[in-house]
Amino acid sequence: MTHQLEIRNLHATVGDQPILKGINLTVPRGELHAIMGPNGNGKSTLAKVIVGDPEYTVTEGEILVDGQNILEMEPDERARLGVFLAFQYPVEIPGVTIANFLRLAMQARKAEGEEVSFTEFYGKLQSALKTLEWDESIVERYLNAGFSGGEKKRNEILQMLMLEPNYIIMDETDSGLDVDALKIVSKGVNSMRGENLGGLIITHYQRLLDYIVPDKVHIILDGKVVQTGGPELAKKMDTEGYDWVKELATA
Ligand SMILES: Nc1ncnc2c1ncn2[C@@H]1O[C@H](COP(=O)(O)OP(=O)(O)OP(=O)(O)O)[C@@H](O)[C@H]1O
Repeated sequence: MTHQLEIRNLHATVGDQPILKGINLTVPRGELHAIMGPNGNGKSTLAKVIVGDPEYTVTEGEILVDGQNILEMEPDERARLGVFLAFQYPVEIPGVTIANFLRLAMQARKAEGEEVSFTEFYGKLQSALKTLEWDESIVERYLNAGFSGGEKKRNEILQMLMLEPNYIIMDETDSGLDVDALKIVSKGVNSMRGENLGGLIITHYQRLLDYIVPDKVHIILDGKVVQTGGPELAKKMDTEGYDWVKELATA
């Protein structure tokens, strides 16, 4: 079996408005690919369609995770396959502590009859908090309630470290982070890098990619991947903007 996230000719709409217009993309496990592109061109939509957000309708194409078409699967089944989205705007859940949330989320990924042991949970938690330079008291707080923007993003990485996904999709996880938080969040992601992890990193900024160096960079324009290159492509965007890509795409 090939371990990869494969997106083939993906078209998706919201209402009757087409947003994704034939995305083709393959991310083997072991690689992190950056997704860049101007505002409003379908990057977040792609992320949400991959995890099965019911607001979007897939009208054509396939999404294969390790060879399995996931389009008919519910979001929780996709999560069980190890697909994890770190949200651009993480939700607040007052009344549910981070500790309880993490435990439930870990349990949900287990096979039936298998329990998350306290030792497993606590061991992982200690190690994740250490990586994220976070005090243990944070997990007694309600999920994201009253969190600063940076704390919410750090909490997304905490979930990622605990759940050990096979594929991560990070949607502008760097937005709103100060430079220290950016380094910590990147350290969290880099600590997971290896042959078991694949993923997409949606970002507008080269500064994140200085810390999490991508294997490939894709530019999305009007719902399609119009350019793919190495890390140098992101640097070019940073200095030259998108005009040249738009010109190429319309030529
Ligand atoms: N739920 C929705 N309802 C209405 N329009 C939507 C919805 N989701 C996305 N769109 C529209 O689809 C287009 C693409 O949006 P999307 O959020 O995917 O862009 P993006 O490339 O991630 O932008 P940004 O860089 O600003 O985050 C936009 O015109 C947006 O208004």
